[in-house]
Amino acid sequence: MTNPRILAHFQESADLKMKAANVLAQPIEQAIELMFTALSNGNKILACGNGGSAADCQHFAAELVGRFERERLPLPAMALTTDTSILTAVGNDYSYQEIFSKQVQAFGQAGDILLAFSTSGNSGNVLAAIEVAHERDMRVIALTGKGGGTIGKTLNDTDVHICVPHDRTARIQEVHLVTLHCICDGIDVALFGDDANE
Ligand SMILES: O=C(CO)[C@@H](O)[C@H](O)[C@H](O)[C@H](O)COP(=O)(O)O
Ligand SMILES: [Zn+2]
Repeated sequence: MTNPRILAHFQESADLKMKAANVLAQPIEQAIELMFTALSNGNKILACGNGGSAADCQHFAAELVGRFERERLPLPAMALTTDTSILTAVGNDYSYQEIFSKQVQAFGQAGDILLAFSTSGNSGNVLAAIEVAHERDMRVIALTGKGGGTIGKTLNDTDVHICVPHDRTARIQEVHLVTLHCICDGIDVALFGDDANE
């Protein structure tokens, strides 16, 4: 007899993914187009988020700088969640709220993209990073959930909002992850065409 709690996790995750596939296909396509255009113009992608989303930032950056499923040249993506000296110095000397926005200020250029993760849509340090990204004429792709929170009210009409239709952080993160792989695949299809991995 399968453990009912384990079964329930898998069932809820599977059901949400199929619902999200229909609801989010369009903003995911927009995100692919936005990223491919930015990368084609010589711009880069900066990623920020907390906890499990910080791991997603690093996962995504690794698949762009390294590879997803096809051999290609490295693509410029950086996770703003990895440099412990920057994170601890800014958190200690200024505030935890500024650990990402200071880095966006330092590294972000016009035309770059900020990939902003927040399952609640309310993490202050991600909101602060979005504010600086807008000041620096960057585009924002936000991955949220729970209705989008404050982030959903902060984005402008040139940004992309991928808001998972669920209120449970773990389930939202699981859809964020498959979304990242859709984006990686979409970028490779834009580079090589649809039959490259046949
Ligand atoms: O991964 C998990 C829960 O599954 C946690 O580590 C989660 O990422 C943390 O609680 C974050 O601080 C949540 O922040 P956010 O997604 O609401 O912006
Ligand atoms: Zn998690």
